[in-house]
Amino acid sequence: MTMRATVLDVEGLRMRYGSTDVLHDVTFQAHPGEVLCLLGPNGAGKTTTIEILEGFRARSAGRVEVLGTDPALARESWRARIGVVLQSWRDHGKWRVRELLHHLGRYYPAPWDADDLVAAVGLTEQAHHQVRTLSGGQRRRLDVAIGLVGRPELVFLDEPTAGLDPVARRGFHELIESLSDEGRTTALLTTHDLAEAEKLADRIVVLDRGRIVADGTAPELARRIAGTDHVAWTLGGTRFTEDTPDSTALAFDLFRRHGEAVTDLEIRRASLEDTYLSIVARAEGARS
Ligand SMILES: Nc1ncnc2c1ncn2[C@@H]1O[C@H](COP(=O)(O)OP(=O)(O)OP(=O)(O)O)[C@@H](O)[C@H]1O
Repeated sequence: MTMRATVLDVEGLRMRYGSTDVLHDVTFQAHPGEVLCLLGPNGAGKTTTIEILEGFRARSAGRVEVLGTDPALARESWRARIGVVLQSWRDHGKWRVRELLHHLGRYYPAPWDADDLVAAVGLTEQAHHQVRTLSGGQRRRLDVAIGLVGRPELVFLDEPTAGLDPVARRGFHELIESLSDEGRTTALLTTHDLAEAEKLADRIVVLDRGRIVADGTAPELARRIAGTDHVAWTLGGTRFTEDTPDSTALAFDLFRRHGEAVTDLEIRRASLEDTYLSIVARAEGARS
């Protein structure tokens, strides 16, 4: 068996604000080149987790290693290996887009070329515009560029596509996929867009009120929720529907019994949205 290096190693992480526990015993890992999506309702603890891993927030308890180092004790050389896209970035209003990326890149040993990076996030037309004149979505693209400028081994993206139009969103997905395919960049991202998580994530971790309630690939999570395929067909002029965990067997049986009399067969797999909603509903049910 080969041992894979661990980029993120979190065990028994706890966070308490005053007398309120917001993270309880959070444990997960990420490996090189993996895209890990952190999902969960508002207030679940996603940003808190990310900020602890980024070294911006001190944890209450637990073991955390990011690129082999405890972020609470990390030095500048460690920081240069990670990229950060916050929910809202500090202001660089007077800078021009390309100039800012070129300037920030100089803090890293092997930065992206500023023009290539501007093109990769779709800001070529705005390259010489001042940051304060950008639209919300253009601003978000710049945030992503700032997070990537140092060609980080690990990038944290907190709701990176909030406010992006569909074309920019697709461009972002392609960018993250190409970085992860090269195997050099590991990404931890939060999103409320379940289609995005389904598309991008190698693994999904669902956090609910500070606890991990699911961890796996999208199909693995779907399989854990029974009866998730929705099958519909027409027979003798009547429309039938059935929910089943094994739609292939059901379809086979239908054709075996009725042959070509079966028409308009439709099989809908559980989407990540179906799965996510039932995971969160179960977690809520278990608590009450
Ligand atoms: N500085 C703070 N002091 C006290 N409580 C805080 C602080 N920051 C966050 N919290 C609380 O911790 C909990 C987790 O918040 P967090 O921002 O991590 O959630 P989130 O999952 O990122 O939510 P969202 O999806 O809304 O961004 C919330 O109940 C929040 O009110």
